[in-house]
Amino acid sequence: MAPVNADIVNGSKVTSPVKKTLPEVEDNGKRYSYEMLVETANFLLSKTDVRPVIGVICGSGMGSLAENISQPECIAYEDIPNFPISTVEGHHGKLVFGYISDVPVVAMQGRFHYYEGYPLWKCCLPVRVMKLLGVKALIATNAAGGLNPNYKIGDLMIVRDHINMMGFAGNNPLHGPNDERFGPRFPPMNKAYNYEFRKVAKEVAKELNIDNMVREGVYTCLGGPNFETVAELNMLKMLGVDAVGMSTVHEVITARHCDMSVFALSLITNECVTSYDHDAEANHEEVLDVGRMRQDILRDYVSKLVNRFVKYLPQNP
Ligand SMILES: O=P(O)(O)O[C@@H]1C[C@H](O)[C@@H](CO)O1
Ligand code: HPA
Repeated sequence: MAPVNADIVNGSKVTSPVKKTLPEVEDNGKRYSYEMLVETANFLLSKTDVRPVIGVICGSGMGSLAENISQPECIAYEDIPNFPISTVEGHHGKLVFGYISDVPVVAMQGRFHYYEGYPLWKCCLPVRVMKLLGVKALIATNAAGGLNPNYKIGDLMIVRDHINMMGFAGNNPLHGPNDERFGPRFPPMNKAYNYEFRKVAKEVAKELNIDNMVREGVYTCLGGPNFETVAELNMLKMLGVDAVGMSTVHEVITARHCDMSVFALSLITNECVTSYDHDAEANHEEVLDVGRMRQDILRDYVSKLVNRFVKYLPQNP
C-alpha cells in the first residue's frame, strides 16, 4: 500500500507539497479537495498544542466517552472550516482534543450519518482530517441493534468484521476519483479491524471483569433513518450479521484507505425484532438511555484501550 506522504501526517504544521488535478466528480466540484482538508487540519493545529495519535468517534448517546479526556480543548464543528454540522440528538457536534491516560487524542463528540443528508465521503471527512493531524489509530464506537439472539441490551460488541451493505449498491465513501495522497485506488479490507487491538480488547475486558458482557461479531450499516423491517433483519441474520447500525462502516473504510489502524465497538442498545409476534419497537430514546446506562463502563474500557493500543501504533519514520 503506497504510504501517505510523511510530511503531511506527522501532526506538525501540514503542507500540501503535491499539486495534482483530479478529474471533475459527479457532485460537481463540491467534494472537498485534499487542499481543503489540509486547510481544516491546519486550522485545528493552530487552535491546540495537542498532537493526537488516537482518534475516537463517539456513537449515539456515547458522547460522555469524551468526558474522559484530561486538559480538554473543545472546538465546535460550526467553527471549523469545511466541517459539516451535527443534526442528531445525542451527537453534540464538537471535537475534543486532550489526553486519555497521557495519550494525546482527539474525539468526535458527534458523527455524521448518511441519513442526515450528507454523502458518505462527507460523513467520513473527519477521518481524513484526523489522518492529516497525525492520528494513527481510530476507535469508532456506535449504538447498534443486537441481531445475534445471544446478545443482551447493554452488551458491548468488538467488531471483528463488517458487511458493507450500502457498498453493495455502489455507495462507498471512496467512490469517485482517488487521491493517492490518502491511499490506493483499490484498498484491501480483509484486515479492516486490527487483530492486535481486538486481542487486547478481550484481555482488557477480563481485567475489568466485564468479559461477560463483551462479545465479538459482525456489524452492518444500513442507510437509515428508519429502523429495519422484520424481513430485512431476518435476511441480515442469514448473512451472518450480529449487530445492525447506521454508521461506522464507511468511516472504517476511509480510515483503512489512509492506512490508519482501526478498532470498533458497538453498544447493543436494543434487541432487533425478528418476529411479527413481538410487540417491541426500536426507538432512538431507548438507544440514548442505554448509552447513559453504560457510560461509566464505556469510559473505563475505552480509557484502558487507549492506554494499551498506543503500544501497537507504528512509530514515525
Ligand atoms: O452514530 P451511531 O451509529 O452510534 O447511531 C445509531 C444509528 C442511528 O444514528 C441512531 C439510531 O438510534 O443510533
Ligand atoms: N438498527 C439500526 N441502527 C441502530 C439500531 C438498530 O436496531 N439501534 C441503534 N442503532
